Amino acid sequence: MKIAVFPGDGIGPEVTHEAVRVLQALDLPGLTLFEGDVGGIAYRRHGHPLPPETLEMARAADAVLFGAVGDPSCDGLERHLRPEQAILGLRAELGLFANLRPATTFPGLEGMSALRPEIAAAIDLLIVRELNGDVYFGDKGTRTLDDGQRQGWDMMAYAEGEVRRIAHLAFRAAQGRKRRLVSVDKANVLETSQLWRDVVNELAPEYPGVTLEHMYVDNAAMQLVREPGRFDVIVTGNLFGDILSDQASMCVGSIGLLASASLGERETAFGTFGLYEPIHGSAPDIAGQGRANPMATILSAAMMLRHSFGREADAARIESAVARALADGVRGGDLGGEAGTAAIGDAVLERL
Ligand SMILES: NC(=O)c1ccc[n+]([C@@H]2O[C@H](COP(=O)([O-])OP(=O)(O)OC[C@H]3O[C@@H](n4cnc5c(N)ncnc54)[C@H](O)[C@@H]3O)[C@@H](O)[C@H]2O)c1
Ligand SMILES: CC(C)[C@H](C(=O)O)[C@@H](O)C(=O)O
Ligand SMILES: [Mg+2]
Repeated sequence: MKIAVFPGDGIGPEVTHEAVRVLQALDLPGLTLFEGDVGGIAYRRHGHPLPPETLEMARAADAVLFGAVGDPSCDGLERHLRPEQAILGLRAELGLFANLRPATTFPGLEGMSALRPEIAAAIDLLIVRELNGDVYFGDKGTRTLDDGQRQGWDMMAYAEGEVRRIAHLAFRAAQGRKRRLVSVDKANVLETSQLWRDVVNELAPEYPGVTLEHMYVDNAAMQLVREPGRFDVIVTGNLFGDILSDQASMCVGSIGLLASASLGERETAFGTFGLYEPIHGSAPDIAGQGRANPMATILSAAMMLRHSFGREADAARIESAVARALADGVRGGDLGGEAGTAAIGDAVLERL
């Protein structure tokens, strides 16, 4: 079981450290961890946010545990050298097209939601975000118009094959859950979205047991706070999925709680190769203070054991330790509590 650990910037190293402690506590057979540089730290050490040796390390591993990248001091760099290119590069180079972002309210945490507790209590949803296409990966640039103004532009595009593979995955995910799929787009305005909707509709007959609904993204943002319990699986494009998943985190209570798995087609000896990371970023405002909540990263390690190593029991063990820590009142600053990063890690370890 070879795991490449890429801590990255800001709180990334703090939260991955706790997730690694949890993995090490499980006595996993043949567990080998190796660490690589990504993001701003990699730029400073190697001149590039995703150095070739880091990419090679990812390719040689069975799974990647990723912290976060992003460093305000790098915001002035040319785009291809910015820390965020590390995660975008890994997703593209490793063909990780499916990003699973589950959001479920933990028992006892209903009162921490930005929503009323009775509304938050019903949240149990999975956002399936397409991760290799959309406006993220289209051509982009800045040009000067005839009237002398600068114009920034980004091309949004989806090929039908890209929509088909993520839609199949989302339909299958819905089959394994409550059999309800909401496809989120902006087909009333965007051609990209109209194609998305058409392709999803073409596949629907292959999944007669799944109820499919289409929803415009503006309405979806509203429904997510009005009645989040109505959602089971949401499938959407790269940009909309990025935004809706941060929103879903506050419905559950904190961005420090939401984990993610990024999967492609590569199979290893153990399961599907994947990259696992919290949905949050490097949180420069609290970095270096030992205040970050590592639960999202610890829960990402659980998703890794499930999807990349077929170790459902170990994944469930981690998830239940996190749930019990929360039920016992262990709260980071993001949840209005006092517990620091290491103390939260300890609390999870004690409950494993
Ligand atoms: N996958 C990634 O590596 C990733 C994801 C999102 C943002 N980023 C990058 O991170 C940098 C900061 O971005 P941002 O501020 O918009 O988003 P962010 O997620 O880093 O932080 C948003 C807010 O949430 C808080 N927060 C985030 N994670 C937390 C945790 N685990 N515990 C407690 N509080 C937490 C932060 O303190 C901040 O107030 C940027 O450079 C951005 O590009 C990287
Ligand atoms: C850092 C950034 C490129 C990234 C994204 O937009 O995908 C982040 O916001 C995320 O949610 O993983
Ligand atoms: Mg994001």
